[in-house]
Amino acid sequence: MAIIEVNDLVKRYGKHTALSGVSFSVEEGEIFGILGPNGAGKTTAVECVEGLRRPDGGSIRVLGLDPVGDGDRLHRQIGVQLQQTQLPENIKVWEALELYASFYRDPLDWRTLLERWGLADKRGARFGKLSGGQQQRLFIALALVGNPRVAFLDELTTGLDPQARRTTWKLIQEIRATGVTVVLVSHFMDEVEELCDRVAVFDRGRIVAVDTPAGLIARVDTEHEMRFRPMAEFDTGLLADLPGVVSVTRSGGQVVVSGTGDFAGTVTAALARDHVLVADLRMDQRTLDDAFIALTGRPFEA
Ligand SMILES: Nc1ncnc2c1ncn2[C@@H]1O[C@H](COP(=O)(O)OP(=O)(O)OP(=O)(O)O)[C@@H](O)[C@H]1O
Repeated sequence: MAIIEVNDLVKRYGKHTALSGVSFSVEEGEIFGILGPNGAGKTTAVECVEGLRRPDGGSIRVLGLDPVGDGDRLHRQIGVQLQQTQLPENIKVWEALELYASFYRDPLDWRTLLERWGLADKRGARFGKLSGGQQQRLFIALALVGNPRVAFLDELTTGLDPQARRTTWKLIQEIRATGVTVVLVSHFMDEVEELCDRVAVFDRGRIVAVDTPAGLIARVDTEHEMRFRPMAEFDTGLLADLPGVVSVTRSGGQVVVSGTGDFAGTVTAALARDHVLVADLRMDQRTLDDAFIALTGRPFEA
């Protein structure tokens, strides 16, 4: 079931059109990514969905509600991650959580959230004294304290070190496992690839694709390589005519096959059929970066 439906959304700031005809839907229980470079319109789109901005055209339904007309009812069921400037420096961690919990009918126990997000020993600390990573985790806890059906997380792991990012990803997956739908705005390709079930790729106020990360990557049909070391001599000619294979070369003890599409699957099947055992099999992976270039003609510049 679609929990968010956006159709033909238009938003202008004066003469500047920030969104021109954006449509997407988010299914209940998924982690839906909104990916795109600076200024692509991600925040504008999400803030329209949250009811924080009024669209100039199109329609939006979130949990069956109109974010502008039914804002109060909607806000009791969604959680929104704050940006850095939106909490007073002096507020204590527990005060912020208690305040946010008071906005909701059926909030979670914020003490449990403090434990989960590694902030238990910071409950009495002032917001302004927290490290960047701790502030970030507090923002996520605040987005979840209302026990929302949909959580909107924006720049989830900005300012976190690599290990903290991984931990955060794991926690987000756990949140999804409890049935919360997550909309994740991100600049980070690896984050989107790791976490999101589907992704809307934004570019210059439009959506250029909505797909699974793997589906987006599969659209990139540029040539790429696989390499392996055969355990015994074999005739590389048997690979040359397979569908998708462009070239087969030898480099030292390695065989390098380049091709397009699913040539790797075809090559491994052919090797298995001919009982050729191989070691050190490696693929050069295509990534979401490649997909972005294929979709927009430009490299992704966050
Ligand atoms: N309040 C505003 N007034 C005027 N222009 C705005 C306003 N908010 C955003 N814009 C412009 O609208 C466009 C889309 O901005 P938006 O913040 O939605 O993009 P974004 O993809 O979220 O970018 P970022 O990743 O930098 O947050 C940009 O050109 C931006 O300069």
